[in-house]
Order: sequence, then structure tokens, then C-alpha cells
Amino acid sequence: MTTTRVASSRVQKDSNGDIGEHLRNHIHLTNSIHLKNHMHNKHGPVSTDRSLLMRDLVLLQRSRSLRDPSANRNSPSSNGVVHKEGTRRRRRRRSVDHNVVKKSGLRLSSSSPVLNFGTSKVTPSDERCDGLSENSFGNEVYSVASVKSKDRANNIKTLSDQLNEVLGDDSDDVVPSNVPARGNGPRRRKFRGARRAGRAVTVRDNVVGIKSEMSLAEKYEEEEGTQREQDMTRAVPRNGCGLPFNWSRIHHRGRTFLDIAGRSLSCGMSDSKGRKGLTDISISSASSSSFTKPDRKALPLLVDSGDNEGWQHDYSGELGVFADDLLKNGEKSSSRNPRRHHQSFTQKYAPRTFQDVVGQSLVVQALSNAVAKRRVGLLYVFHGSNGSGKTSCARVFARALNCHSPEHSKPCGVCSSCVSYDNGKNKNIREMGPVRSFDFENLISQKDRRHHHKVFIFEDCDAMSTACWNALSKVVDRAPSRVVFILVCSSLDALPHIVVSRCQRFFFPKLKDADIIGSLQRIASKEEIDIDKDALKLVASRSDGSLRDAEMTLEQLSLLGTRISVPLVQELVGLISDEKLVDLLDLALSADTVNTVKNLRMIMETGVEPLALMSQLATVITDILAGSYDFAKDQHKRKFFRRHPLCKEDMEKLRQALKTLSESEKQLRVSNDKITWLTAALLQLAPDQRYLLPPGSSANASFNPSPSPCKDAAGEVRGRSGEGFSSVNRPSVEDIWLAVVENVRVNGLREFLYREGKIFSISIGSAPTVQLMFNSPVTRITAENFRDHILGAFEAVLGAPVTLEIRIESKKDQKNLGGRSEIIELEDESESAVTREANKNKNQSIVRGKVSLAQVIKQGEGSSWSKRKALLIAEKLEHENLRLESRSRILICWKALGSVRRKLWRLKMRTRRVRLHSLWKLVSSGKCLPLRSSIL
Ligand SMILES: Nc1ncnc2c1ncn2[C@@H]1O[C@H](COP(=O)(O)OP(=O)(O)OP(=O)(O)O)[C@@H](O)[C@H]1O
Ligand SMILES: [Zn+2]
Repeated sequence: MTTTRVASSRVQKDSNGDIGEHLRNHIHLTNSIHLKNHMHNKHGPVSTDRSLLMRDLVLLQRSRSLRDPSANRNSPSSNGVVHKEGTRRRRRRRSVDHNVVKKSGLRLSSSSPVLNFGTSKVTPSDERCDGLSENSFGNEVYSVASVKSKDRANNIKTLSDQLNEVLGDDSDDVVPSNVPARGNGPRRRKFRGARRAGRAVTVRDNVVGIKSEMSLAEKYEEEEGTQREQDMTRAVPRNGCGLPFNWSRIHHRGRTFLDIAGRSLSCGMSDSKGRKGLTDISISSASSSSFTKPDRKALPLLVDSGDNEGWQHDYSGELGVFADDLLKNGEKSSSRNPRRHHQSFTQKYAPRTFQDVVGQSLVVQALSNAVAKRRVGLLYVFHGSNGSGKTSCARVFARALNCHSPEHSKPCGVCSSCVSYDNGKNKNIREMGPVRSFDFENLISQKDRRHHHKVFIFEDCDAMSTACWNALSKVVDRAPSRVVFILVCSSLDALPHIVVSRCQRFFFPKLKDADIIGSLQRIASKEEIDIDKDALKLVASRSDGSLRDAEMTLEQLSLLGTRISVPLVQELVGLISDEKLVDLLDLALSADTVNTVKNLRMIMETGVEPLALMSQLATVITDILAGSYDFAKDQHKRKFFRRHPLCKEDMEKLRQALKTLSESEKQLRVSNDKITWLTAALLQLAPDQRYLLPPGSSANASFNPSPSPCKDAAGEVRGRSGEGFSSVNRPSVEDIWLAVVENVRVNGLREFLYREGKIFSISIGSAPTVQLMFNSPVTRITAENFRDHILGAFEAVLGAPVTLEIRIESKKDQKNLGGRSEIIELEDESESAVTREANKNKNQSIVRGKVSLAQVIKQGEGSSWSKRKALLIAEKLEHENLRLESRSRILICWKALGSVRRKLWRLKMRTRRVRLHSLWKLVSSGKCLPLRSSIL
């Protein structure tokens, strides 16, 4: 009762105006394309079709969550309502057989709308219930309570009944019953299974013993009782509306970095399993009687396709008003136009023959040969990517096995077997979801009086229960010769080896873009959709190898009713154009921080998903690297991409940018603040910020000033940012130290170094030398103990083997350097001529930090010091400085005459006297480098 009250109040709340929000939250629950458009019709490119909106609303209303349960609970039609609930659930996965339901003995109100999509199935409804309730399917209580009514239980046929009926009748008539496969009580299992649980099967066995029937029936009763108890004590729905949380989850499952954008194409229907409910209606409808019973095909997930009268008052609140209208209109229009329901492309263009199957030539060849040569196995497993044709192939194979055509091209589509399948009446082919239990034993004693293959297609078999697997593995060796099991799943991982090892395994890889494009083109021409080839390519590339995704997207695009171009596709699916992407990339790579951030913000304001944007950026970089991007437009506006073709170094930068993006993607995925991470990632693409890359990207974070000038086609030497190698690009000692500390993998050590250590000096070159200073013997020894870690961090940051000296800071050091550090950049004599030439253009001779000599000279230049005074001070300070830098092979501080400079470069300062003497001479004849002052 509590449950009912809460649910009622929720329903009331919904009817009091929260519907809009409610619908928005569950926009994907309905035939998402339409409803989404309806909900956003102000902005949508398609004008709203009121009747469609009405239908969607009614569909939603008809979900149990929006119905006032108390209104139905005790009503005479409650069983019918309950049945509809159950039916609806099943229908989310797959169609339900009207005939099956009729004959199953379920007490339905005469007006109960029941779908009939032809192919008979048994739905493991308890399994569904378990799955649903475990997933907080709030309305479970009502349906279970009613479903478990004695009347119904008494009238429901057991699985053995089904077996008897199916196996006892060799005609291709309608399968007469539908019994839920039973579960063993509630069990948490993945949603995939729950969704597929709607699949049904009817099996037969004309030799099933009464005893076994009884046991099954008893078991059913017993389980039902348990289930009822559990369900009655179960809490009210936690999602506040009764619609399952995992419906939301469906649409985000398994998304990858690069497919997020594309997946959004289908407005929440991208997940193949999520869409299965829609697509799967085609199992019998597209290929069967649905063509002749148009009212019952192509219904969205929540719709009943039967007569309307049974559900006229099966809703409440606002939706009731809409629904009444809809029903009135619907009835009128249905009487006028029997084909009022849309048939989706996936239904319409589902493969009927092996020739129709796209891109799975090996599988097709093997299966058709198996049929032709009558070498049919018992167990098959079709595994692989979603939307790649596994289920379609299973169906075609099943039809071919039973096809009576003497020709080799089976299935023929015209023989009685093919026709009965198309009409949904071929009981030799059964499809079922991930059942909990299946009485395989009954098959063992089956006598095959006719030359029919009994084909059982198990969808989502990876969600089948252990008991079911056990049962299956037991019958594997004893099964009748004409029984075929086809297990369909996306991965073999969850399947027991004992079964898999006895299966013929067929892998269905993702479909190639070319195959998808070909199929889309065929559909587009048949449907007279005017679409650019490039737009088709974009659709295909965003479908992640799933033809179903691509077909869904094409269908969505076809609703626009105009010529479909790439920008239109991009706009529709929330992608940004390539030009904008390249503009953003250009700004980021040119280190234009302000405009990068501004531009990114503007893009974000259009509602683009950060992950999708990152994916697009990665794609466009890949295209540029592959040379397939056309830079035709707006080239002059750009900085980084102004020159074309890009030089080698620029290409390398792009490669690094790709790496940075892919590394940032991981953070982006788990972060709540995706935009910030995206911004950070973009700013890291800039050359002058490469030093600030996070640890882990040591290759990017290298401070080694390896020759960077970039020779373009004209032979001109360019610097990293195309403007010459500037001192701005050089990191400070603090930057280096921070990067090194960040790179240390031991947490405690990191803090220790940060607190106690500092760089005394770094000589950067091909063989960098670092002097690390600590202020006490204890800390020095501690650091020594971790020398390897520290050295590793330095080498990762500097990108070269490092000589590390760990020392104690003396008072003299403090006095002389004022506690600050320096970088001395060395010329490597082994550098190539080209590099040396390039280095001439750089301000290579630098003594950084609080370098006394340079500072004094600077001071002297800008002040009224006499040259002599400056030199005197310089001499004194340089004296100390040079002593400290005894490792330096060359110290260049002065811009002297050419000959003197060359001498200076080669100067080896081996002894203090030599150094002082030589330097003094050079100092006297030189002058300060102007650039140096900017560094200090
Ligand atoms: N290889 C294919 N050839 C032709 N059509 C295909 C192919 N793959 C997918 N399709 C289209 O996609 C629809 C769904 O395909 P199907 O259900 O066979 O995929 P699946 O691999 O079983 O997917 P899932 O694993 O998600 O169940 C089909 O109705 C058809 O329109
Ligand atoms: Zn045939």
C-alpha cells in the first residue's frame, strides 16, 4: 500500500506539471528522434507533427510509471493492464506474439491491446521482473502483484506445454502458446540481459512426460510466490518516476572517446541494445506479416500496436488529455490509413537473404555453404560488434536451413517455410532472450518426423543463467540431429568455455565505412533522400562500424526534408565544422592563449560536448597528419597552419598535440569539470607551454633545447613558434625544478624534495649537469639515498642523460647567489654544422638566474656606473661564479668581436687562473648582449 501511495503521489506530481521535466529526463525512452524533436520543436529544424507528439506522450503515459496504479489495481481490467505491462516490457526488447498470448491462457480483458508481430516467443517474464526490480523498476509491484494472480497462474501454460505444443506440431502454423521461462528468484544481472529478456521462445516436445510438466508448473508456482513476496516488499521506484534508471544507462554504455560524437547522432538510440527494442520489432514485422498489418509495426519502445480501446483510460494527468486526442485522431486516421505507423530503415532494410548481408562475406560464405552442403552443426555462436548483422545473419541462416527451395540460393523467400517465417508463423525458428532456464532435456527425446530444422536463436546469450548454460552443455552431445542453437552475443568472454569450445564461432567485425556508405547510398536512393557523399561519409564514420547506427542516423536526417550536407549533419548531431576546429587548433598551437580560451568558450556555448570536441580535434589532427585534410579555406587568417605543407617540426608538434589530447581525454572522462580540462589540454598544445605538461608526458615535457629551428621549403630557418628561437621559450629553473619534483614517483620523496631541495645550477646541453643543493648533511644523505629516483625525474624532464651532483649549500653559496639558481646553456661541440648555424641565430650564450657578471653588466649599462667600476665588480663576482661553474666547457657572456667570440666559445676553463685571465681579457674587449638583460 505504501508503495501504491507513493507511486500515486508521484503520478499526481507528474500530472501536476512535472511532466515536461519528466519527459525531458526520459527523452530517450520513446522513439527518441521524434520526441526529442517535439520537445525542442522551437529550435528543431523539423516542424512538429502533433499526432506524433501525441503518440509519444501517450506511449510515455502508458509506461507504468505514469499511470495511477490504484485506478487499475482492482478494476476488472487490471489483469489486462498488468498483462500490458508485461507485454510492454517484452516489447521493449522484441515483439510479442498476439496469438501466443491469446492461447497462453492469460486473462486479458477483451480490450487489452496485444501486439502480434508474428514470430512466437516465450518471454521469461519473471526474469524480466527480477531484472527490472533489481534495477529499481518502480512499477514492478503492481504488475507483479497482478501477474501473480491465481487465475493467471492457473491458466499459464508451462514450458513443457510449450515444448509439447511446438514439438508436437510439425506444421508451419502459428505457435499456440506463450509461457514465460522461469527464473530462480531475483538475481542482479547486467541490463543487457534484462533488456533482452523480452525475447521469447516457444518450444515443443511431444514426448514430454506429465511428471516433468508438473514439476515445471510447480516450480513456476513456487517461484511466483517467492517473487510476489519479494516484490511486495520491494521499495518504491528510486528514480522518482518508475522509468528504469538503466534506460538512461543504456545510451551511455560502452562509448568510446571517438564515438561519443557519433553516437549522439541517434539521439540516444545509438546504443544498439537500446535501439534493439525499436529495431527488433522488425524481427517479425519487417520481414513478415507486419507488411500486411501495418498498424503493428514500427512502434516505438513503449507503444502497443493493438487496438486502442483497451488503453483509452490507461493513463492519467496531462497525458490523458493528449492521449484522448491522439486516440481519437489515431482512430480516425487509422481507419483511413492503415499504414499509419512508420517503419524504420533498420526494419525495412534488414537482410532477408545472405546476399543482403553487408560486409560479412566470410561468415556468409561459410553459412551458405553449410546450408548448401547440408553440413549443419548443432551449436553456433555469432559474436562481435553491435549492429554488425549477427542477429540478421542468424535469422537468414535459420530461414535458409528450413527453406524448401531446391535451388541453392536459400532462403528463397517464396517457399512455404520462408513465407510462414515472413508471416511470423514459422514455429521451427524461435528467438529468445537470455533465459534463466530452458528445458533442453525435452529436446533430447524429440522425434524428427519432418525434415525441419528446429533453430533456436539465443539473443544476448552472454546474459544467460548458469543453470541454462549447464542444461545446454548437458544436451550438446545428445541433441537431435536437426536441432540448431545459434548463440548471439557481443563477446565470448562471458560464455562458458565448455559450450563455446563446442560451437562453430563466427566473428562479426565492425563494418567498414565503405560498406556502410554503400548501404546508406542504396537506402538513400530508394528513399529518395538527397544527401551529399561527404555527409554519408560523416554519418558512416560516426557510426563506429554499426550499420544500424548509420541507418538510424540517415533516417533521422531524412526527416529534415532538405538536401543533407556535411554542415547540416554536423549541426544536427552537435558537431562543429572542420574550419572551426582548425581555427581553434591553430590558435592553440600558436600559443594564442587568450583567443584559444575565447574561441573554446564560444564553441562550448553552442552546446558541444567537451569529449566530442576533443574527439573531433583528434580526428582533424589525424587527418592533417595523414595529409587528407584540405586546407583550402581561410589559410591566410591562420598562424600555425599558414604555411602548407607543414614542415617536419610542425608535423611533430601536431603528433605531440594528438598525444596530449589522448592523455587528457582520460582525465576529461572522469572529471566533472570537463571544460576546464579541455581548456588545459588545448593550452598545453602551445609550443611555449610544452614545459608545463603534467608528469607522465615526459617526452613532451623535455627541457632539452635540442635543435628546434624548422627549415621550411624555402630554406628559411624558423624558430619553434615561427618567429625565431626566443629566450621566452626557455624555462626557468623554478619551472624545471617543479617539473622534476612532479615527475618523482615516490610521494614522500616528492614532498621532501619540494621542501628541502633546490637546484643550484643546471647546465643545459646535450649532457646536462645539475647541481642539487640541500641545506643539511641529513637531507643531503636522504637525497643521495633516492639518487636514482631524482636522476630519473631529471632525465625525464630534460630529455637527456643527466649528471647529478647533490651537495650541501654553504654559506658562501647563499651569499654569492643570494639563494637563487642559474642555468648555464652550453654549446655542444659535437653539434652538426646545421645546428650550429641555427644556433647562431639563437641567443644561445646565456647565464641565467642571478648571475653576477651579467647582472653587473646590465646594471652598468643602464646606470651611471663607469665601465671601470662595472668591470671591477664583475671581476669579483665572476671570480666566484666561474669557480662554481668549473664544469662549464664554454661560457659565453659577451658579444665580442667575431674572432674573440670564437676563442671564447672554445675556451676551456680548466683552472681558475686561466679562466680569470682569459675572461678578464675578453670582458675588457666585449660588451653586453642586449638580449641577456631580458632574461634576467
Ligand atoms: N551486415 C549487415 N548487413 C545488412 N544489414 C545490417 C548488417 N548489420 C546490421 N544491419 C542493419 O542493422 C540492423 C540490426 O542488425 P542486427 O540486429 O543483425 O545487428 P547485431 O549485430 O545483431 O546487433 P546487436 O549485437 O546490437 O544485436 C539490421 O536490421 C540491418 O538493417
Ligand atoms: Zn524458401
